[in-house]
Amino acid sequence: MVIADLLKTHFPLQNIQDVVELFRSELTRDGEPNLAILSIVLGAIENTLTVNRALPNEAECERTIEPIFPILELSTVEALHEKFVTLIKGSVDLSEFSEKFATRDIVKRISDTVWNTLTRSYYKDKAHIQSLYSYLTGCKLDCFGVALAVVVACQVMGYRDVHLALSEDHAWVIFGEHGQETAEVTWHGKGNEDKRGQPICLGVAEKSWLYLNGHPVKCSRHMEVAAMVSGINPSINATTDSLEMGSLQQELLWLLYDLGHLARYPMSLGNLGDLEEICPSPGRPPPLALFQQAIDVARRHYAGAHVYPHTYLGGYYYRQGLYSQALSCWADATQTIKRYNYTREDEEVYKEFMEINNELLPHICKMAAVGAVDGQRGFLSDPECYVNLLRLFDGICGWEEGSQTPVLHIGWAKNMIFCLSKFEAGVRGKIEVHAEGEEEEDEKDGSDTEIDSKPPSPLPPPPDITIKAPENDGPTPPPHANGGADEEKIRS
Ligand SMILES: CC1(C)CN=C(N2CCN(c3ncnc4sc(CC(F)F)cc34)CC2)S1
Repeated sequence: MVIADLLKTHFPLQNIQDVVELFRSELTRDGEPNLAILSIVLGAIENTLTVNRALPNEAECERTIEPIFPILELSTVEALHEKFVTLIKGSVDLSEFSEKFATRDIVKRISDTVWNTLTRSYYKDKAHIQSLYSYLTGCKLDCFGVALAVVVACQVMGYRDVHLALSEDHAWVIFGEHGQETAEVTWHGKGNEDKRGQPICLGVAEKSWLYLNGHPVKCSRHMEVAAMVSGINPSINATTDSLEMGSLQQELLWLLYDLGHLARYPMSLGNLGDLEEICPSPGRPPPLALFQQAIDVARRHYAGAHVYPHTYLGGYYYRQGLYSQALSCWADATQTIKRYNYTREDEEVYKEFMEINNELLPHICKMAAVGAVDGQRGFLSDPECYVNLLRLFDGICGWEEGSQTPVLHIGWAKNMIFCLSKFEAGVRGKIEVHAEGEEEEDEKDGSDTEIDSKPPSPLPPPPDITIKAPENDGPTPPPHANGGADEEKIRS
């Protein structure tokens, strides 16, 4: 599979704009964008800008720092591309691969080829091992990277039906004449036997967050480009990001946005919102618009089955100090997770809710109680906030109901009680709890606030509980927990 001449005209790549123009050309050309080339290019640049990067010390900061954007030659990219094509075509008997559409056997064979060329053992959560560059130069890929490599390999083999399917913490492939087949091609999490080659059965998918109840993001080739751009990791270390890499990711996401390829991809809209919060682009929609667009897309195209659009927006509001709004988003998030049964493969979203329930919420309530939260005066006397706090806890409890694995432990309960007890007694009298399907009462005089009476499963009658403020002063607030985004990072 030769590299098209059109593509070659963009090399050598010397700056961000050159890369953006290469991507624009590939995304607007006839036929499919060359996923292998684009992944190699992103991986090569990321490697130069983030891996083993010597950072200037204080003194050096005074001097101008020489430009470090790598000059990426066509020959480098061509050699790696050739290596990939040879490896893939060399590992499968071409005569068997004559059908127009992929079969489970072919997908499994290609997954085996990628799988068997990986380094025997390496740290799977390492950064910067998501691209074909990492695969071809270091034989390392993370969970997402393996799935992407399989899809890229299928493109090299000429299968236009094999596409990436993405949940909020897993990736697999769809294939067949109508894209009706599914297959695991990578592993998930720690200590879980990989299920490569197996289909994702509806029985497994329907109550599991990991498979989004059958509503994953099903990528086109252009959305597969969006996935690799979203997968860019600008981190140099735990506290510093590469300014150039972050800027390249942001530029490429706006290019994909303008071409419409983020329109069915909530998490990439969330990624772009996070980048815009750090470094706003003049003339572009604000972060809030992007986070709200992501929620809207998830509601309209994925049956509201996605959790992260709500936690993206909740984290943003939290960082902006808009705690009532953050609480409302987090309640929407738990009302979403409530539909699923918790399994041990759901750790990532469990950690999200653990941070919200056990760190962020107690911190907000503690601050509000000492009146330190001026913008949120009244938080603890606002019935809307109290309703959302109850919706949030209802969602978490609903998540546990019907699950094989418990969600809550005493730490959760203590924090829930701590937060509930911070609210003023009077606020409890201003709300009404309606169970699912209960006859709507006559229009109220507007003084009461109603809990969302449309949860998917009927609300059990509220138990008689007495709420006591804990003896101690409650949990110590988190240092800078911030709703899922990384600690304040330096961009160099
Ligand atoms: C609100 C949050 C805690 C902030 N970041 C979040 N991310 C969630 C995961 N992210 C993603 N962003 C774009 N696409 C994908 S596909 C995927 C699953 C993987 F196995 F393929 C993850 C993911 C980006 C970062 S959720």
